[in-house]
Amino acid sequence: MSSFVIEGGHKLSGEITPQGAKNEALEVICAVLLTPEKVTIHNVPDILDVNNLIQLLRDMRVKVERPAVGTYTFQADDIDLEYLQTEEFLRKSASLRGSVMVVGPLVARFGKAMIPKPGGDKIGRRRLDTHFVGIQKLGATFTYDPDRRVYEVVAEHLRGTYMLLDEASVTGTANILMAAVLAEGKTTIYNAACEPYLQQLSAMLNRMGARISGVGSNLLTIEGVSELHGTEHTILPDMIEVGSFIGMAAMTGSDILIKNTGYDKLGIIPDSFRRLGITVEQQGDDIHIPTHDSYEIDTFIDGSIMTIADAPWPGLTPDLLSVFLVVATQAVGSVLIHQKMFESRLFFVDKLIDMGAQIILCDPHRATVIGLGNRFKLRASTLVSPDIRAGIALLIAAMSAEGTSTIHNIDQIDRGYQDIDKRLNQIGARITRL
Ligand SMILES: CC(=O)N[C@H]1[C@@H](OP(=O)(O)OP(=O)(O)OC[C@H]2O[C@@H](n3ccc(=O)[nH]c3=O)[C@H](O)[C@@H]2O)O[C@H](CO)[C@@H](O)[C@@H]1O
Ligand SMILES: C=C(OP(=O)(O)O)C(=O)O
Repeated sequence: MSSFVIEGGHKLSGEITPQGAKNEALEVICAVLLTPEKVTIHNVPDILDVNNLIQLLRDMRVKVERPAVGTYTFQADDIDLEYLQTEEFLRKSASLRGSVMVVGPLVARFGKAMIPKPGGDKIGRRRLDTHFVGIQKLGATFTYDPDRRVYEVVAEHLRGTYMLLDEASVTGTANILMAAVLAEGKTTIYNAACEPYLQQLSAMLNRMGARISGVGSNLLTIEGVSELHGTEHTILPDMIEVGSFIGMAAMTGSDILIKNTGYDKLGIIPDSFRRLGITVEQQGDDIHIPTHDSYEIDTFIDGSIMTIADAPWPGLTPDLLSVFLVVATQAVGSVLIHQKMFESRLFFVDKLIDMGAQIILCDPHRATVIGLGNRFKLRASTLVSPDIRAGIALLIAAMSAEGTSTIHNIDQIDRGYQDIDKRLNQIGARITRL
């Protein structure tokens, strides 16, 4: 298992460009299974989760080519459906969360799919009910094999219907949507997730010949079609990387320019950082973070303590709360970080407390951070990355700390951040990969 050794206290300067979005890549790559024609996808990030999904598709006999860096073509004209029955398929698809989204396309096009318990971060219960119920409503049946711990999904024929999702699940909406585009008749999905990556997936499916309306809202209407065609698609910049760079710049007192951020799709992320007192300057599609000698957390209008909480889009993404939390430790003032969606994502605060941060973990979902201002530097430490976003938060903490820190289990960071050590070293960080 690799590690990072980080010499803290170095300022960053210059320009950095975010990679293509991990979570969009996982959706749109699954969508290539919906057509026998060639689909070209640009701005594909070179990260562990995405590469594992592409390999899984290759193993299913999808023809995959990489004509240029970041560009892939996929052609699913000769899928090996027998492969889905193998232990290898089950093991590989269980290793990442995104692979669950092959189910909708496979069931829609071939009438069968398998679902092992999916991987992804161990950040609390991650149920799949929304996926199951939605795809069942379209006419599929699910049979559980307790020995292999896998669900077999079968559908002779999918039929459009109305459904009200029990929660606005991101991958659940993507999965149901990809099944509904080839179902007969009209499907209406209410309480659909509507974040930018789902908007991108819907736009791509519509270019392939699907008929989805209501894109960007929580009410999607899909008129089923009998086949889909090839297309070309470009993945958005990764908003979680953009947010991580904003926080990193503020906490290390650096002046950086984040290029091509997809600003219009960042929702309330920039304003949420502004609430921590960080100057976030929009320059066209770029974001400039000037040097901060200090930053002071705002209060609510009535003077009460600021809360940064996640919510389904257009609320604040839960994937950035670990970054907000770490950045608040060096702010002036206090903030309540409320992670509503996941119940095990805040435990990494123990490590920040060891580094000298003042944090009260109120319960698994809430932590109060008492910002000490940057006059009190965090101390270097030896850390283990528990999940992808705590991992980047710990990296930011180590970059701002006095002394040399080590972070173990950095596979958890590599899962979502492309060449993060090299890219940060180019703008002044001192990170060594062991
Ligand atoms: C591969 C991928 O795209 N992963 C993302 C996706 O995961 P994923 O699609 O697995 O997450 P879901 O949207 O299904 O739900 C995430 C968690 O939030 C809870 N929940 C969800 C909706 C809701 O209205 N109320 C609620 O409490 C769920 O019970 C679950 O515990 O979306 C999550 C939520 O943005 C992100 O953290 C993940 O990075
Ligand atoms: C939780 C995340 O990923 P996954 O859903 O793949 O575990 C994430 O991207 O923050």
